[in-house]
Amino acid sequence: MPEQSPFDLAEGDPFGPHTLPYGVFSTSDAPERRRLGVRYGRHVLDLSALPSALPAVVQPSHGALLTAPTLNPLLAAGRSVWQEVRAAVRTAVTAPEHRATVTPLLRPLDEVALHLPFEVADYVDFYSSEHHATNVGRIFRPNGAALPPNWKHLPIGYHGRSGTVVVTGTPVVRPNGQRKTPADAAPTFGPSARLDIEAEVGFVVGTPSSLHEPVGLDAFRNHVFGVCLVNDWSARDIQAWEYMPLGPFLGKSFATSVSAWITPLDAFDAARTAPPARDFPLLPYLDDAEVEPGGIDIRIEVAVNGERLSSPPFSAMYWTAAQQLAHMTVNGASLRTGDLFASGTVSGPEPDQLGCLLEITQGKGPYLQDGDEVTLTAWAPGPDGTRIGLGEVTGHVLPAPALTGSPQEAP
Ligand SMILES: O=C(O)/C=C/C(=O)CC(=O)CC(=O)O
Ligand SMILES: [Ca+2]
Ligand SMILES: [Mg+2]
Repeated sequence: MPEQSPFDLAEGDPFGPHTLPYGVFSTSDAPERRRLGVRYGRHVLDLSALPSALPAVVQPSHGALLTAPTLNPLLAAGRSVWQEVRAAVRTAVTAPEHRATVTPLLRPLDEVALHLPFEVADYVDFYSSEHHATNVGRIFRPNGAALPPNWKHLPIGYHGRSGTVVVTGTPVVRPNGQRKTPADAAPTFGPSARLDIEAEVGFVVGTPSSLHEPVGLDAFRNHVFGVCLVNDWSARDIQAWEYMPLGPFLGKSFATSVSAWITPLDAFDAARTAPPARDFPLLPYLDDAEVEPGGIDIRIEVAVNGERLSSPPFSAMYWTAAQQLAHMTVNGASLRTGDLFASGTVSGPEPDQLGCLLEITQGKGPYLQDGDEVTLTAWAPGPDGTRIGLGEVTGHVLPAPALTGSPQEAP
């Protein structure tokens, strides 16, 4: 059988010319040399080689952005550059006259190592699925209202730990910590017995903003470069004991996994959809009735050890990413290149649309076992019946570090 050309994509391949997500890769002959790449089908286009290979297609001023070892310089370059580079990449992979030149720049995906594609600046996690928030409220606070009184007036969030954001494939070590159930007389210290996942969609900030200058809903596209998949690993026993009154802390900060591919926001134009009807009038800075539809029809699939567990629909999110960004900056807080903000757990109304084990098992478990492997995948509808793939985010669970030394001996 003749070897298949990297340009001949399988029917329905979600990594066609409408997707073109960015990542960072290295090869075994030069493992230290990190390079930018764009996924095309089952191959990675070596972007670092593109400026010299196709000088007529790549603008000279973009050379330094494409030969950097992370996406950050490209992220910082701003929307018009993002559009120019994307157009150049699309020409490189689709124009027949460039095939001979581009072929040696395409590496089979299974021959490269993928790395965290950008330096994560600040990390924020929201709580924007009404279905998730209602379900979790009932489990964590059975005697109170499921949704707090502020929930439909602002997108609730918290600032997380950017230094522990890891790329897909990185093992996740079960955290040790302090926990106490209502039945316990005193807290104990040890490995989390309720390790969970949270299926989320992440947004990567490119263009920074100035201190004291809120980013309005209509400026969303000028600041957000692209979209990734996120698994916000959560230790429910540690979380449930520690979180009142300041919110998630050590129950979440040990690891957050992201996909290796950042898909440009423009790839989701055909998947834009109106968010659910609002139950209360919103303050002007959050009122999105007159702006472009802020929802995105991304369909996530959660699998544990290769078995499909659920299919959370991102289109059901109450708060949109544009509203989250507007809220995050309305107090004058500035954005930095590489900021990551995640949607919050994505859950839909149906039993097979829940984004975490806490909800799926109604708080009873079982949770993750050592050795379990969790994989999130997702796609969105693209133009003309095509699919936009988001890559995957995978991680397997390693046992907690042995308890030695003093913490567990605390009074
Ligand atoms: O309702 C709570 O007390 C906590 C909920 C969470 O787990 C916080 C979180 O990470 C938000 C989310 O992913 O939706
Ligand atoms: Ca979360
Ligand atoms: Mg986390």
